[in-house]
Amino acid sequence: MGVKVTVLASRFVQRQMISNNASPTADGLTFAYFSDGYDNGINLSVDLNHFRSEFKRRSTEAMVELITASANEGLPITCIVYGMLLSWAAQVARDFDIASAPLWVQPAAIFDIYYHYFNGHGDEIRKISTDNSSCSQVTLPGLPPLTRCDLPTYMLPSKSANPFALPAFEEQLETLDAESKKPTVLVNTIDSLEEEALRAIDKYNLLAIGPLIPQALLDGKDNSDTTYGCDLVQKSRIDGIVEWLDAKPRLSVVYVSFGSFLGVSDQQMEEIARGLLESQRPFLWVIKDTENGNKLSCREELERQGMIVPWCSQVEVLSHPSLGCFVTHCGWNSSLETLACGVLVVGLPLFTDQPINAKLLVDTFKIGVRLTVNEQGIAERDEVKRCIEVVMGEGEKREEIRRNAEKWKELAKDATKERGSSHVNLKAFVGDF
Ligand SMILES: O=c1ccn([C@@H]2O[C@H](COP(=O)(O)OP(=O)(O)O[C@H]3O[C@H](CO)[C@@H](O)[C@H](O)[C@H]3O)[C@@H](O)[C@H]2O)c(=O)[nH]1
Repeated sequence: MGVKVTVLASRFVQRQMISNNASPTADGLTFAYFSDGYDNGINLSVDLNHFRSEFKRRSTEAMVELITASANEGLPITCIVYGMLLSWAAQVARDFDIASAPLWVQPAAIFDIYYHYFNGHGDEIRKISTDNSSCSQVTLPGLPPLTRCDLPTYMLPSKSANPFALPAFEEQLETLDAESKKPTVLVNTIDSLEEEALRAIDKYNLLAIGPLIPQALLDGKDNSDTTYGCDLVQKSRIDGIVEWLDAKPRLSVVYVSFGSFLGVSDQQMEEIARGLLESQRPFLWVIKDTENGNKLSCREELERQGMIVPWCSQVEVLSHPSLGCFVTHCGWNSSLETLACGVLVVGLPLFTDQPINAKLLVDTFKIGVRLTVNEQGIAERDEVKRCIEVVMGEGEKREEIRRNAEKWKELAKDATKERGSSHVNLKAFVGDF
């Protein structure tokens, strides 16, 4: 499209990129960095209020500097695309009379739920959020009926609720409402996946530009091209994984991973381990260094049947022909990646948007099953084995799920091609300023 893009990120991100030898070099892409005061990253002991206020103050200063420097160089910035809930960036954009749009990296359905929470449906949502009977539902425009278990966990009155999420979303909405013309929200989704949810709010233009996955990977081409992106968590190309997958039969491997920052409890990990052993299928399991993988009582047995790694190049794994299913927490990136690779899912949603993502994957897109948990919130070993069998074993249910997965895979691939829906949407957005 010929646009020039500068990514403004924290020094911590820069450090991660350097330590992972990642230096994206795509044409027109440059990086600028600022210190948010936490150059080594944050952990659970950090005062989050202080972190947020420092991040806001210092990123604002960095944006102002960048905008001023770019204008002085004769390359004025014409639009700011800012991360989800970092709404102060829109204020900076307005001060300089520059267009802006947030990039929403969860499904449009989640944006809608938060929106309705602050626009006429708060009482209904609060009512079901405290209702433990599973049959009470709330019906919101453009969305399927939702029970308590489907709501973003930040709306539940639990101790682990994030105190920043709802206020930050409210601030995001107020920021959009202060725009002089109909605001655009860029969404990492696809028109065909979330048609109704994308149109459910008249006053905003929710524009689907996903899946935000490199086209080369969607096309099943070589993954060695690193010009487009970089590893932020840790180096993802670990020796031996692809070779191990290459040696397995087509559609035979169970892939298990729960995203980049949280993990499952020790008890849940043990149940998954036992379920995998009982399934007797080869598996690749990402157990992060922050998880207690060494506490597993059957680690040796597991390593005879499958492969355990601290991290991997997930899209490369999902697009490998030997992959059969993905036991996932249903983070939205993992959900889109699995859709785009045509892989079947066994969902074990943990928090925030994951419950509704699981609902979309299982009930709407129909590409898998969801693990049922006991009263302590644990999916037991028999249930793990049962669900793996549904998607990996023989049977009509599995065939139907596989047909659906193939359909979404094609639609995801088409969306980002030249003249595909996401490509057209992004072009229209860029053409607007
Ligand atoms: O070994 C691994 C494991 C993961 N990934 C990648 O890490 C990302 C994980 O993203 P996601 O599936 O969205 O999970 P989280 O990292 O847990 O993401 C957080 O942010 C998402 C976007 O807001 C939310 O949808 C999730 O619920 C929230 O947990 C994906 O791109 C994976 O490809 C790897 O590359 N290698």
